[in-house]
Amino acid sequence: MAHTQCPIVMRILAAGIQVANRAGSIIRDVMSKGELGIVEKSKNDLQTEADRSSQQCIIASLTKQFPNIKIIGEEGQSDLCNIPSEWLVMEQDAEFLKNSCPNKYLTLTEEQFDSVVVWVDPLDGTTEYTQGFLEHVTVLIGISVNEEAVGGIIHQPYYKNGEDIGRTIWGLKGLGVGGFQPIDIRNDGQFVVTTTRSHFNESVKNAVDALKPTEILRVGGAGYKVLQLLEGKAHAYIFASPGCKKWDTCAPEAILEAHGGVLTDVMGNHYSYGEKAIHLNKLGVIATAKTVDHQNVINLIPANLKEAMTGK
Ligand SMILES: Nc1ncnc2c1ncn2[C@@H]1O[C@H](COP(=O)(O)O)[C@@H](O)[C@H]1OP(=O)(O)O
Ligand SMILES: [Mg+2]
Ligand SMILES: [Mg+2]
Ligand SMILES: [Mg+2]
Repeated sequence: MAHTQCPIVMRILAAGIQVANRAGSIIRDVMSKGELGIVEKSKNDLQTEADRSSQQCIIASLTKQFPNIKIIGEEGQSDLCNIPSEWLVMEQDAEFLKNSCPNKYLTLTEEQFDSVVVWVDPLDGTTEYTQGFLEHVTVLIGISVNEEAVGGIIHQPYYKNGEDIGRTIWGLKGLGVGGFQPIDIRNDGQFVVTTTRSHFNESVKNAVDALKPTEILRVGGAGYKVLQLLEGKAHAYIFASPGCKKWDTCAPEAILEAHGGVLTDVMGNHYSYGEKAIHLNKLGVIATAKTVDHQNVINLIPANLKEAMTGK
């Protein structure tokens, strides 16, 4: 069904939910066949057949449904001519479309479509995927409007729920979150920090230590770490280093903030997600759960570390 009467932001999210599910099954198929086709894009930066195929599926499907929308994927330009027909997803999630569109996005007309950018990370947590930490793997589809991350999808292809595998979480600022049950972590003297397991360095360590955490969860992927915040497992996500890109943070930021959390750089500023945005999140990622004072966490990040990162 085309649902052309619904506002564009709602339609992109509804299409994204369906296509992320399909991408997740492609990721599982590649793993079960066992031929990962690993390419080292640069040091500490891998790509597999699952990243490539998932990206083709997502970009081809969304391009077909939304030919006027700018879509930017991690794995660059994909050959969309020869993709299997079963990778083309044209459905939009009917359940999601039962929600009312926040007023803010009701008036986005066809002429304003150049203010909308879709950021696609076809497989977040590639290192963990190749090492068998499959629960850390996610598919991320984020939507920005006027440079702000407003909506997103985090799909976990290996999430187990009884007999079912996979789950899809969505969020839209002004509407809220869905696809899971958020849990708000308590402030009871504990302070749990989640951080990188595969891109750890001195700068990340100094920032984490400055928060005096009572526990450190080292897990893979920006999507999975934001899920730790949304499900009450960690108070803050700390990555005081360049490395993450706009496709890593657009969807997680939008979903986290749709639930009342915050995601910024180490200075406490939001990134811009416009079409011309620099891909690298040069000033790192600091995210906090709804119940945590974000500015307080920013204030605790050492000044010398901030100076080293900003060059000021
Ligand atoms: N130095 C880096 N080089 C490439 N990608 C990085 C780097 N640091 C972080 N990322 C991306 O950000 C995600 C979160 O990082 P981390 O798990 O280290 O906290 C990674 O899974 C990776 O996304 P991807 O797996 O999609 O390439
Ligand atoms: Mg990558
Ligand atoms: Mg990523
Ligand atoms: Mg990726």
